Amino acid sequence: MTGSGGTALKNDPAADARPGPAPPPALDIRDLRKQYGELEAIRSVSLAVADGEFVSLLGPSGCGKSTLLMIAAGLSRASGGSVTIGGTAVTGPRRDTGVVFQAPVLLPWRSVLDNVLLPIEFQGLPRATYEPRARDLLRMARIDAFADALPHQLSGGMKQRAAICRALVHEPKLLLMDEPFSALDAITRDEMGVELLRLWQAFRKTVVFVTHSIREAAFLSDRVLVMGRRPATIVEEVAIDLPRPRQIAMTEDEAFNRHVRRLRRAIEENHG
Ligand SMILES: Nc1ncnc2c1ncn2[C@@H]1O[C@H](COP(=O)(O)OP(=O)(O)OP(=O)(O)O)[C@@H](O)[C@H]1O
Repeated sequence: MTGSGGTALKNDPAADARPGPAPPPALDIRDLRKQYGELEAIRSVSLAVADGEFVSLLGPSGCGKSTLLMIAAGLSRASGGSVTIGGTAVTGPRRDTGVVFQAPVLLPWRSVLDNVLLPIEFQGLPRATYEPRARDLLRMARIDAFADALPHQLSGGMKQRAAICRALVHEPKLLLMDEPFSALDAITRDEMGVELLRLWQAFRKTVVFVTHSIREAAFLSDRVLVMGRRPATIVEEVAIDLPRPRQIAMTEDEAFNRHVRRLRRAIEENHG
């Protein structure tokens, strides 16, 4: 907790109540703009994600969600505005960020464990320090039995779990996920959502999750930001106050479906 007054003098009763400086948001995007030549992909998007929060960006195909995420990941340059992570400007890929893409992109000739350890190699970190963590992550993702297997021996869902482990191995504070489950069948997709929440609750990372699935956004998130048609803007913000931990059975509940209806309305009103 910030501002708890750990160094306060005993005879200053007001000190404990005084708020300390607020910590910078995990991700802070201000007036972000992106042009691809003549095409205006993003027009003035601003958003802030708090430490430990799970936020989804929801919008139909082509509205600019991936563009926004890739700029936050330092993999694409903005045309204007600012992006900061934990208070420092994003100027390129960063150690404190992990990215999961739509396709798991595992190197086919490397074992699952060696794929998970790729960021450690790229960043010149000591393998011996991180290998136990990689194995822990594989265990948590329930694919530890496949540590020495090659990617082609894994199902689609297992490959995506390995990609999530890889994005977490170097202990990033912020996890950026670009439609990570969209290539999976509906049943596996639901299971992966539950798995992701389990990992998230264990590590309490900040997650920004891009999706075009209304149900997925409602199930996973603390907050959903609905994006309008291109050029991207945020047209609505919906807090999802459903209890955690969340289970698939909750998607039958009226409270869940109320959120789904509200998000669907926001999409329909802004995309016609
Ligand atoms: N490298 C690029 N060069 C030119 N135009 C691009 C480029 N990348 C994306 N675009 C355009 O920018 C717009 C937004 O694309 P983006 O991929 O961000 O949307 P999206 O909402 O993530 O879509 P999807 O859900 O289909 O991935 C689209 O019109 C797309 O054609």
